Amino acid sequence: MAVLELQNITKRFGSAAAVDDVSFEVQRGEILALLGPSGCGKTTTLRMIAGFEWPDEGRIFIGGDDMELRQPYERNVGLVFQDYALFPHMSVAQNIAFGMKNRGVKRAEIGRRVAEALEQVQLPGMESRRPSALSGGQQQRVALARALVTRPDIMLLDEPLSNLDAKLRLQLRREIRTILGTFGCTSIIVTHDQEEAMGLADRIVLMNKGRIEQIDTPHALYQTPRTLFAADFIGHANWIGGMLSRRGGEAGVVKTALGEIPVMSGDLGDGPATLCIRPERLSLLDAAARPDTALDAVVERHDLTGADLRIWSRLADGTLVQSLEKNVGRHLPEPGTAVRLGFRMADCVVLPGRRPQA
Ligand SMILES: Nc1ncnc2c1ncn2[C@@H]1O[C@H](COP(=O)(O)OP(=O)(O)OP(=O)(O)O)[C@@H](O)[C@H]1O
Repeated sequence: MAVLELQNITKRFGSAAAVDDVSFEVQRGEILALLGPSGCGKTTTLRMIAGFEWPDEGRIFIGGDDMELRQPYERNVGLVFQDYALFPHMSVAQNIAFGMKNRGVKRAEIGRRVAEALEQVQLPGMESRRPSALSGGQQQRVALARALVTRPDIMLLDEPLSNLDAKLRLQLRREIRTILGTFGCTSIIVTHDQEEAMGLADRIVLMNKGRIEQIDTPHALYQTPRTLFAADFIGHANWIGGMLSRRGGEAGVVKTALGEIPVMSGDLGDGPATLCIRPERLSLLDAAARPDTALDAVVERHDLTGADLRIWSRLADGTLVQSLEKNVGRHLPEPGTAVRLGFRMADCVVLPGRRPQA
């Protein structure tokens, strides 16, 4: 059974819908990320689950119970915010114990759970420190422990890593995943950072302008985006616009300024379409290569990122495309060299509509 279910939730501020007909479920033990650009409605969605905002339409169920008349303190949720929100005058142990005291947990049990949580968030021996004597990463682990020890039905984390520097973010991201996994806690994490969502979540709810664009595993969202927005928001992509004509079954062809490109059209109908090809799926051809499709291009520049080489080339219609090659000492064509870039039909996604020129 789903631990959390949102059914057709809409929330308006004035006449504008911040969240527009949003529905999803979260299964027990699952980590779900709410991902999307600033202002897309992630935090409003989280606040409605916590009970700090009330939906104008739709229903929220936690553990099968309708939350319509439940105040925040009557919902068994754990909260972690980006600014930690620890009590500065309390020790680490007192901070962690706080929620349990309010819920009437017995004293001996509180002591046991605090010690256990400190082990699990890797802060043993720090129980009597004040938050001001901890690093940002340590403070966030205390905040996690404080929420987890109350054994919530669901943990809600709002941009939990955004106050930390890049290296610490990566380290704590892994730790949070391990800690949430250890507790087996059903969790929702709000983030605008796609790498964070991909690294932390079992599934991602991708939002745009208050609506859900796609709900999928990180892998599926990257490999098979279903909209131009999803393909654009997650990772890098090359785009070729044209008109799709179906040829029976899944086979189709997109007529472009570069010629006809054979594609797998899925269930798309005839009309404007855009091909999305990830840079690692577009490769500089050597003589033996037999791709489904090859495009003429002229190399413009290379960017070395260490293990990878990003090669920027211009297609005959003026489109700039990027391809990614492993930096394995292979001789690469100099800028100005005419090349062929190949890809397989199965590696390119056909999306409905045309992408506005960037
Ligand atoms: N209390 C409020 N009153 C009026 N408008 C609001 C209020 N809270 C949010 N909004 C608006 O609702 C929309 C969604 O906001 P929300 O904070 O949910 O987005 P978000 O995806 O979490 O963005 P961010 O990543 O910037 O926090 C925005 O247009 C925002 O300005």
